[in-house]
Order: sequence, then C-alpha cells, then structure tokens
Amino acid sequence: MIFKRIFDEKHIFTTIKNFSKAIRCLTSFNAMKYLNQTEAINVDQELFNEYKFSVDQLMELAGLSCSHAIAKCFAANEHKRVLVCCGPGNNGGDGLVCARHLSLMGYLPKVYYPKPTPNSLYENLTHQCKAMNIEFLETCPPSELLNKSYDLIVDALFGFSFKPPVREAFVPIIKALQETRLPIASIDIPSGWHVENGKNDECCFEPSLLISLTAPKLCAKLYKGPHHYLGGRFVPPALKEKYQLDLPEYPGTETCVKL
Ligand SMILES: NC(=O)C1=CN([C@@H]2O[C@H](COP(=O)(O)OP(=O)(O)OC[C@H]3O[C@@H](n4cnc5c(N)ncnc54)[C@H](O)[C@@H]3O)[C@@H](O)[C@H]2O)[C@H](O)CC1
Ligand SMILES: [K+]
Repeated sequence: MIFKRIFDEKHIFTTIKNFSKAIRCLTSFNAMKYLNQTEAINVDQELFNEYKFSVDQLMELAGLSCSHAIAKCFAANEHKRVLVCCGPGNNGGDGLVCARHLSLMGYLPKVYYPKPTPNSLYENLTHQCKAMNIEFLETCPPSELLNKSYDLIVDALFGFSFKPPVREAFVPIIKALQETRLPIASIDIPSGWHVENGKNDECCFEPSLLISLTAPKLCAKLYKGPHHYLGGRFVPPALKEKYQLDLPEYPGTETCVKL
C-alpha cells in the first residue's frame, strides 16, 4: 500500500515535470527569434563595435561549438574522415577552427579551401591547421572520390553574408555537396541556400546537421534535417534582450544546445 502511494506520487511528479518541460519547449520554440540577413549582420557588428569582441575570439568559440555539435551527432569512431570545406569569409574561418578542434578530438579532418583570404587571421588559422598535420586539398574531389574517401563533410563555405548566385570558383564544390551521399554538417547556413528563403534551384541539399550560430537565421525555419543545434555561446544578456532573441538555455557548461 505504502509502495503504491510512493509509486503514484512519483508517477504524478514525473507527469507534471514532463508536462511543464513540454510547455517550456513549446513556448521557447514559438518565441525564439529567427534573424533576417540585415539583423544577423547588425548583431554581428554590435558584438564587434559595441561589445569590443575581436573576430578571433568569436570565431574560436563559434568553431569550437561546431566541433562539439558534430561530435554529438557523428561519433569519431564512425565518422573519422572529415572533409571541411571553407569559404573566403568568417564562415570559412569557423570551418578552419572547427577542423583544428575535430583533429584534437580524434577525427582525421582534411580541408578544401579554394580561395584563401590573404590576411593574418586566415593565414594564422591555416598555419595552425597545417602545423597539426591537417592536409589541405588542392582541387575539389569529384563526388565518387568524396563518397569513398570521407565519412562526413563540414560545410563552412558561406554564412549569413552570402548573396546568390554562387560564383564560379565555388560551383564544383556546391555541386559535390548536392550529389554526395555523405552526411553534411553545415555551419550557420547550408551554403548556397538563400539566407532568408532557404533552398533554391541552384542549391537544394539538406544537411544532416545544421549548427546555427548566435541565433538561427530565417532559412533555418525551413530546415527539415534530423539535427539542428545552436552554438556560439557568447551573446551578452543585454544584446539578447535588445534583439529579443529568446534563445534556449545552454545546459550546464555546454557550448551548444539542441533545438
Ligand atoms: N556574430 C556571429 O554570429 C558570428 C558569426 N561568425 C561567422 O561569420 C559568418 C558571416 O561571415 P561573413 O564574413 O560576414 O560572411 P560569409 O562567410 O557568409 O561570406 C562572405 C564571403 O563570401 C563571399 N561571397 C558572398 N556571396 C558569394 C557568392 N554568391 N559566391 C561566392 N562567394 C560569395 C564574399 O565575397 C565574402 O568573401 C557567419 O555566418 C558565421 O559563420 C563568426 O565567426 C563569429 C561571430
Ligand atoms: K555554411
């Protein structure tokens, strides 16, 4: 009898807990802000200009959080060989940081970086990768070779500053992302997607993992893949408040959170 009472109380307690968790989930999902391209650029500028963060600081945290989200979805023992595709802007920089952390976490990343940006930030990130024996590919692997030689692709080609159409130098790699049967982890935006309207005739691959940074952009509302994470745990509360971002809480000391 006493056991039954304890069981009932425990059962009621668990039901209430689950119910309130569902409500919390539902309300945070409804409230979470999805940024348009201008808002994303403004938040970014405010972090640099008002809060005096340096690009290196934010990029390190962004890239680190991406490597953690990847590790949660694709274990190193099954997805060891990773091709990290990096573009010419900060999205590509996040990719270089991510490659370095993946290598420290037991993955075997290689980098494809077709248009290296000639400034010290990117040169140093490239140097750090090379100093850790991360190989840089000279040419874009054709999709058959890609499928045979890798277990996962990290897409760090374009982020929230992308303006269609894709320029010539990046057409082969975007085509390879379209054709591959490997899982793709996209950093911030699936590259080639319109930042607000999502897939289009030119680019319609669906990554298996999307890691939105700072706050999701409008195109993330149209994401239908299995894993969506938020990373870039560096937003000061006042900035969150100003843009009414209503971001979910990061659990404990985690650098990323599942959406
Ligand atoms: N505050 C944050 O959330 C942070 C985000 N980070 C990452 O930075 C990117 C945005 O970086 P940005 O340098 O502004 O731009 P992109 O990387 O998106 O790309 C610009 C780059 O790409 C070229 N480009 C634009 N359109 C095309 C095109 N159609 N074809 C070819 N090339 C194109 C353009 O010329 C530039 O060279 C954000 O998404 C996050 O990933 C920071 O790391 C941390 C702070
Ligand atoms: K990307």
